[in-house]
Amino acid sequence: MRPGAANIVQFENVGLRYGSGAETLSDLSFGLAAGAFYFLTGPSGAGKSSLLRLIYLAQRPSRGLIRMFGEDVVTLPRARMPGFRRRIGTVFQDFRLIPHLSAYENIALPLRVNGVAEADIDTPVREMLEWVGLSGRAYARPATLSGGEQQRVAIARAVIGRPEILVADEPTGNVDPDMAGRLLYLFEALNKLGTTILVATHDLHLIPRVHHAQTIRLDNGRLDNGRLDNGRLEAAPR
Ligand SMILES: Nc1ncnc2c1ncn2[C@@H]1O[C@H](COP(=O)(O)OP(=O)(O)OP(=O)(O)O)[C@@H](O)[C@H]1O
Repeated sequence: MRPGAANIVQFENVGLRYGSGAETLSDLSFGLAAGAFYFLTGPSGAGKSSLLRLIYLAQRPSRGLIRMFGEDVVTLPRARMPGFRRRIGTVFQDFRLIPHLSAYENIALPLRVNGVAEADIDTPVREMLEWVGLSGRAYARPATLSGGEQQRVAIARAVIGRPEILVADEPTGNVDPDMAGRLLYLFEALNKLGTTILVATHDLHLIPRVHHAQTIRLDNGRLDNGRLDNGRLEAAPR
């Protein structure tokens, strides 16, 4: 098998420059194995959010090669982007829920956008509400929910379309430590079902809580732990 072929994400010599300044990300070569759980850490400004944006296809790199699901996404035609994005779930620190929609309608949104028939929406939305422990809050608007409740709605919305990879940018940044543990538990449960998970976090206490997680550390836009962390993060082929 070609090296890296089983990886869901593969970076080869990727660099990202905003405008005409210095590179924000440099020489990134690594692969994320399908079904694995990764934490992305590093100091403020190291480039974590930028790296995630490349993976959820909100940004194209300035140089290098990125393959997702076995295909080159740097040269992907725009028309194919929505199909790829559906395979990638995203969760953010600030939840990004639609304020005038209920929890139920926020979770249903990806299905509606993807043209799922109305008759096929209620059951999966109720299953997701139950999974995140919010069946009793289905019709609450985001402003009336706590931070932890809002983040659980956001996670349900991110995964209702069964993405192959879930990318979360500081998902526990606005919740208390107990809730952070509960959110992590949801990520672990998803990971057990086969979803690849990538969580960027400042919260180093979270990392040992997922025993099988691997850590990717960025510093100043480069992989700080070389190309490999504890021998398992697969290096890109040279
Ligand atoms: N859209 C942008 N335009 C210009 N510069 C940007 C843009 N987004 C990020 N940067 C710069 O890129 C660098 C890395 O930012 P990024 O947000 O990726 O880091 P981070 O590790 O996620 O930081 P934090 O932990 O503080 O969120 C910073 O110097 C930031 O100012």
